[in-house]
Amino acid sequence: MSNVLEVNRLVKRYGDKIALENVTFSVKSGSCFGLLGPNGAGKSTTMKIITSIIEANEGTAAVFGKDIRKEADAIRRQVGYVPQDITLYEKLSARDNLTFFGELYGVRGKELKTRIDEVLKQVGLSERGDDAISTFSGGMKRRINIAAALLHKPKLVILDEPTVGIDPQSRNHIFQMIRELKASGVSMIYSTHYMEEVEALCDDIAIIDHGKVIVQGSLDHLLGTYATQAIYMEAEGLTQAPALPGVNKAYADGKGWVLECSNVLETMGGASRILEERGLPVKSLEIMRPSLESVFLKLTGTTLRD
Ligand SMILES: Nc1ncnc2c1ncn2[C@@H]1O[C@H](COP(=O)(O)OP(=O)(O)OP(=O)(O)O)[C@@H](O)[C@H]1O
Repeated sequence: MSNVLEVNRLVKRYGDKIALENVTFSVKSGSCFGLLGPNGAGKSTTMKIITSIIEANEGTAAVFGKDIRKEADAIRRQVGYVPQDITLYEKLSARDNLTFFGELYGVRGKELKTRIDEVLKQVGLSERGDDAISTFSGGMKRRINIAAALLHKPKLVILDEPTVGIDPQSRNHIFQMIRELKASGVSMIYSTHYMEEVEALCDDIAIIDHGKVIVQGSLDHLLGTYATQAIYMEAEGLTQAPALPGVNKAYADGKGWVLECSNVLETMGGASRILEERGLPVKSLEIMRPSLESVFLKLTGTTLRD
């Protein structure tokens, strides 16, 4: 699979502050790539460099094999960028806003009208096209913001924290739209500080913190390599975590116990035997799903700050 984006050793300084330090990653064609990191990690800065809104001090980036410094205009025609901030005219209708953005992207006339209908449908707002943006909820405005970036049928869509502060219904629409775009072959870069979004949507990810890429790879690979393995057990009268071989750490969680271990099946077996021997009524005995939260914790020593 070829890469739609190659980012190589990007450095960005704001005065004395280093916002990006040798950021390197690549995005495979047709994939949804998650850029995961806490506030201030450098996600927006990276996206703005890729879309030529700001310039890096050092390093290179190529979109569809084109150098961002030399072929910014050609790249812009193939890329849809959804900024974090909503940039719509409140008094104009959704349709008029989309007309404005479509023309900026060089789409005009009948084709633009058709595309506006299509993108309104894509973001689930066909019924609201003629209403003024001022009557929209925050989530709906964000969906129109996304629609604006799709009018010229970009092959790569870059979304900067598209779900921050929005209602669950809009969030579901955005998720659905991302899945549909992916199914149609569009590549995406999706930045967020919500781990569960990356787990739900992305194939590959880069975890970024303090301007550095800490790790990148497929979600499965990262979870398999770095996530903590654990089981959860809960039983009536189980007042202490049982001492079992292979358990690295045990702590109370709700009414039961989490046992972090190196071999979940072995620990499950041990836990099951102990409960049986003691004759304690079991409420729950399960393998915990590996999480990105534990990957982040293991690699940075901190939880994802908000
Ligand atoms: N124009 C600027 N001038 C000075 N510092 C900046 C500027 N833009 C960003 N920074 C700093 O660069 C660092 C990276 O910011 P960036 O916005 O890229 O992070 P982010 O991961 O997108 O976080 P957020 O979710 O808060 O937007 C932060 O410390 C930020 O304060």
